[in-house]
Amino acid sequence: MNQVKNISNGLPFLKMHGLGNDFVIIDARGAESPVSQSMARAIGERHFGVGYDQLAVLTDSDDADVDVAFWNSDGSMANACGNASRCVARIIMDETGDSEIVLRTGNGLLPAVDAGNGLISVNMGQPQLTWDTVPLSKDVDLNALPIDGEPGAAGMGNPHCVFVVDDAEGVNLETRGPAIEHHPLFPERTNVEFIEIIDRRTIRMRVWERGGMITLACGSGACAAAVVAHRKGLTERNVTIHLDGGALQIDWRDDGVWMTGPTALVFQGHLSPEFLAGI
Ligand SMILES: N[C@@H](CCC[C@H](N)C(=O)O)C(=O)O
Repeated sequence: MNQVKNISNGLPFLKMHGLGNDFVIIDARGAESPVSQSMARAIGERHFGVGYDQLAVLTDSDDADVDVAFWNSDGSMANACGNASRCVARIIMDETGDSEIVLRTGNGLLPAVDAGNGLISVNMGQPQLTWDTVPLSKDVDLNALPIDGEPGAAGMGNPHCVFVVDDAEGVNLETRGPAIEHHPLFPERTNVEFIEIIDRRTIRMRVWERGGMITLACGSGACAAAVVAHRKGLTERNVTIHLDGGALQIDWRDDGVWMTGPTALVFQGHLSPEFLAGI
């Protein structure tokens, strides 16, 4: 019997990461997603649960290799998660032997390819570049929002607010991140990126993610940063972005924003019946 159909016996999961952006992945194909908001929060608890930046739940798809739903550890959901998309793509590629697959996410169909040398590329789609699609609460210039520091905004299926700063290391993410995440200009809250332009093909970035956390990397955030930096005239369309957990290649092509980077499988585990019964 598929163990996800009967979780009173426990629930298997994978722990993976992409550049230290860490994930619990539950494979619910062949069953309904067993994950509720309270379960997402409990699994995400780093002391009393497993701990993750995002939870990805795989279910059967009508038109792709797999459907994926993403949860943040505060129990909110996100339509996009770039680093977890690479991890899920790797699972499907390892399983099928295919080097090109398609994921269905809340941001639509995302093609992914094996880029060799342990790297996976995912086409994260075209950015949302109108105020109502990011979304913002009013019509303002997306390249210079009316917020101190004049950040730019872009949607990658999820909202991003990108500040260009002189010194990314010097930014106090813990105070600036939540203040912008909850700024009234962002009706669905926002992810917050601070980028330092090293040269026209290189960016240093640190991130505060919607959901209330500093993470070592954010794939959709790196895509949004590349889009905003290019639209401000600071960089080319193809850049290397250095995050706290490592580097991503971002290439804004005619068919969408491609993100290339590594994935890592850390361990396989089993949520115990006792843990699940306590949720
Ligand atoms: N780590 C992610 C982004 C996850 C979702 C984000 N916190 C949100 O709520 O939009 C990535 O790699 O893209």
